[in-house]
Amino acid sequence: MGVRSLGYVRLESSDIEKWKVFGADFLGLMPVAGGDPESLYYRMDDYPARIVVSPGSQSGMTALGFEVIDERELARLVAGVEKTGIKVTAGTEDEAAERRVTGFVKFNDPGGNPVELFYGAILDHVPVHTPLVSGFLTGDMGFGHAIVSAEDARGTFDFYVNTLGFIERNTMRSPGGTTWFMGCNPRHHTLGVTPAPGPGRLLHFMVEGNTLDDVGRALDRAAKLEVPMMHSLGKHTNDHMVSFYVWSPENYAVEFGWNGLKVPEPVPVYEITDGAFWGHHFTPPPQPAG
Ligand SMILES: Cc1ccc(O)c(O)c1CC[C@@H]1C(=O)CC[C@]2(C)C(=O)CC[C@@H]12
Ligand SMILES: [Fe+2]
Repeated sequence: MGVRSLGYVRLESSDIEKWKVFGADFLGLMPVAGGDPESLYYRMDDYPARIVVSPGSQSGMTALGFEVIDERELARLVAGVEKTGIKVTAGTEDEAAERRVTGFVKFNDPGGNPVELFYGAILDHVPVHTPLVSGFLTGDMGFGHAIVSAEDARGTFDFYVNTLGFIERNTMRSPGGTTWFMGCNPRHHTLGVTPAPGPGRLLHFMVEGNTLDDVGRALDRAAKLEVPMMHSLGKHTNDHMVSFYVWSPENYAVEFGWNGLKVPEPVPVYEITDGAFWGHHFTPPPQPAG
């Protein structure tokens, strides 16, 4: 069975004021109150906050939260993770309450990326309100996807497949090595691992709007709010998503997309030889991460 979806990401930012504009005014997420008055909590649907941003110097990801179906499945996966020699820590009651989940554990993947496995989301029944976006595509496909780095991308990919139950979708070769894309639900990819030196870090996460207009309007907001572009509008060759990427306040990226391919049944793996059918032209970050 394994991981079912990407449930949430937890981030740390040294510029919370900038993130307020980025999260609510650009991305169009719904700001809500949460357990920590200093942190930003953003809803996309009836799940607890999908994106949590806390003040801190790390300026990156502090957890990639994957959902599993229940407590039994969590215990089974934990046993598998421990068997690989990775140390797993149980989340405390207070930490679970702040995440609004019934139970969770944390550990670092073989590349050093902080991962949490949780079950039992505590749903919010106040209707989600995102006036800037017609809606975010979530449901059984989770909130989107993330691409992370690892020095040994192949070894880290093997861990996600063999221990956490992901399935391989496709690869892409670059001068730096091979990037591995994996799925765990109908969303084409929920996770990608790309080789890069140093401890594992977040390269980008993706949110998906329900309509092309959501992407177009997000592009307009990026221009108006002077959110820096990373990749112009383009269409991916693996999941056929139409998307663009911006630099976050911390110089990882956020992809805003629409119309990603659904893969309800496993299909043969394949290699792509370019990232985009068209578009996705790159612009470097405007300034060092702040
Ligand atoms: C190529 C591709 C297909 C689908 C996606 O959702 C997607 O984000 C990408 C690009 C992924 C990835 C990246 O984000 C950083 C630069 C990367 C690592 C490469 O050098 C190859 C793939 C690129
Ligand atoms: Fe992506």
